Amino acid sequence: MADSTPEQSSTPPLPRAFLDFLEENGIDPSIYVKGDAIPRYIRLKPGCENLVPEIETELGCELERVDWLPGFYAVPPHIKIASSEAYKSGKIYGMDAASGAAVLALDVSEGDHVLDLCAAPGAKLCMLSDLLGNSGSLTGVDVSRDRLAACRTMLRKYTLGDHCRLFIADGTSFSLLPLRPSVNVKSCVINGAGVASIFGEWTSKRSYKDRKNAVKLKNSIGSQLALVTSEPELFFYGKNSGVVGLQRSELFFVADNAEASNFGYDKVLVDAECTHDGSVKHIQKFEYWGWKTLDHRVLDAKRTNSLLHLQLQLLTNGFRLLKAGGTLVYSTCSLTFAQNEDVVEQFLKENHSAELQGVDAAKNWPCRSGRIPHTLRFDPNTSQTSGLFVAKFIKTDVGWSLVTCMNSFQECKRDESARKVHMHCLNFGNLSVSLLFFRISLWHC
Ligand SMILES: C[S@@+](CC[C@H](N)C(=O)[O-])C[C@H]1O[C@@H](n2cnc3c(N)ncnc32)[C@H](O)[C@@H]1O
Repeated sequence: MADSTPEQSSTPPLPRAFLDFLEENGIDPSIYVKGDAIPRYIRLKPGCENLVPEIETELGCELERVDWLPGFYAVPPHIKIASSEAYKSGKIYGMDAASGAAVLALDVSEGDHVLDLCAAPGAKLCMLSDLLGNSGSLTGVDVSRDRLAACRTMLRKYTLGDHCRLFIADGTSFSLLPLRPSVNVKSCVINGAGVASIFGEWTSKRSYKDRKNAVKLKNSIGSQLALVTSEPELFFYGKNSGVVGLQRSELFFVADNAEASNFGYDKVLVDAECTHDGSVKHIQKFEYWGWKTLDHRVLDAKRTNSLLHLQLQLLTNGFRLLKAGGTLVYSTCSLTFAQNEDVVEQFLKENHSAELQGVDAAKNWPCRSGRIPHTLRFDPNTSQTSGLFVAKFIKTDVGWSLVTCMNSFQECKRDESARKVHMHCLNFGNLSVSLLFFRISLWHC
């Protein structure tokens, strides 16, 4: 998480309603008491390792290396980093170690095309970008314009945006694939955007027409989180993001499931919106906001129900955009079963090509298993970090081919086109499955 919490800390006396909520969800209330004792974490910008003594002098404390997480250091909780020169000049990030672990669980490799579906304010996106270095591509999506603006500022501050694109969009329906140089995207006309306008280098100055449209959109949606229009808005792109030189119709090409499975992202992070109850610092903020606001922000059952629905939809769409063989990490900073294991179970029930995977590196991490084997839970007592749930999935090749074939087979029964099934199967280069379904479909149609 970005370093945006108040610098003061306290041990809040927790209200009865919140204690009941914790009990219902099997969460140990003592984590909120431990909150003041857990360290603050910083991540060093790669290449700044030799500046540790200098940063120690400036912050007035020792930077204690986190031996289970490369690039991370612990400092005492009272240390203020936001006003330091090291922070302002982009040499260090404020980021909890558990958040770093969620990013590492993705196993990003050089050249990967990565999607961060709930990207703002951007702590994980910056780490993903640092891991990719000068390779691959990074697509960040968030529904909130203001938060994504903070994300863009982060990318600029840390000079990371070169291979990155940011979209204001609803992650539950976002459908744009990475711009792989080897793939010839089909041109299509979207909302009259097919006119051959070519993207030049990014400029923060927008045309009069773009600004007018943005104002119209902002007025029509009323609130930031109410943005559910299907067309994404390109909010930023780097020189090497693949956008420069494209036509709008190529950039906004909307992928279907088969295309996503063939040419989708290698890695997808779904760091979903949640009640934030695992973040001790977030809960401590209610001391300032007033505990009354906790009722509708965390405890309100109606809001939680719609969050559960949102989390499942984000996970499902993130998985849809994943290439067969790719990896997805789902994380939340809630510790409730409902927002974590229950969402995972429902998702696995509905997605037969999804397989939960263990995180190899976690053998050395100070976390515990979730209720489902292979899932991970960080909390202040176990990990000396903020609370975080992490689940890692892969999209199995055959499973996905079969599901797509089955879907096509259903369609085939409707429109009596056996050839369609055959073509879908061939798309996957899965000849044996193709032949099998081709025979069945001929027999049925
Ligand atoms: C837990 S925060 C993400 C934190 C971020 N990954 C980071 O490391 O800084 C969840 C984000 O999800 C965004 N969000 C909520 N609903 C969304 C939706 N339907 N589509 C995309 N993003 C959404 C929120 O605006 C918020 O920025």
